[in-house]
Amino acid sequence: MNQDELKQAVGRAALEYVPDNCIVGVGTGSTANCFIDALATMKGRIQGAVSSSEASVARLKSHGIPVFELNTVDHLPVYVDGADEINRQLQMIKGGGAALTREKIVAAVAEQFICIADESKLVDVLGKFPLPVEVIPMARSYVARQLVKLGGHPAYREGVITDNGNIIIDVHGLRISEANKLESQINEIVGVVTNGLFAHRRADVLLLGTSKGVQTLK
Ligand SMILES: O=C[C@H](O)[C@H](O)[C@H](O)COP(=O)(O)O
Repeated sequence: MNQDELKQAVGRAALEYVPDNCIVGVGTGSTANCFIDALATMKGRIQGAVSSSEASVARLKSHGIPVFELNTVDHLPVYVDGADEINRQLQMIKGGGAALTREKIVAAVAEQFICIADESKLVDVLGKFPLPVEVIPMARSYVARQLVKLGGHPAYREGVITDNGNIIIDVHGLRISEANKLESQINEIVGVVTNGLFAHRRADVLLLGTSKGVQTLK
């Protein structure tokens, strides 16, 4: 199976975690899109979805799946989303598609986080994928200097403005052995909106697409 087929397989597998008559939290990216396409087969059995990005909203609506504003929803049984990297503790790096802030918000509300990924995303140590950090534009240079002090090599993601009107700094050169600690350290930098480390709120289940089929890690 090629990478797209692996993503489609985990997108379909995630349907097992979507209860009937629920509102489901939906992430952003190519793997999340496979889940959205699979979710369309449950259209009559779910109330609808809450999304983490304008892009996912558009895809949900293209399938005729009702989209709810998060503030109108007080219960999300499940959030399904991809990752740029995930380790065996189910801690993740996310934000490759600049949707990290809204993803973290919806994931915080959801009872269960189901991560769906192809096998290329599973790593022993997080950090080979540059860590995205969403930053208030006026703080870009100051935040970059603070990230250097934490051992990173920050790079401004030119030409990208998030759904929240902020910019992204990608932090290269990290080997993240204490993900919870680093997530907190970056969050404390004035001007940082969100960082793409999902360690405090890691996944509860990983559905990993492999050449031997979909593996479930918990
Ligand atoms: O900002 C984007 C999200 O964090 C995505 O979940 C992540 O980038 C993975 O995307 P893909 O499934 O396209 O590899």
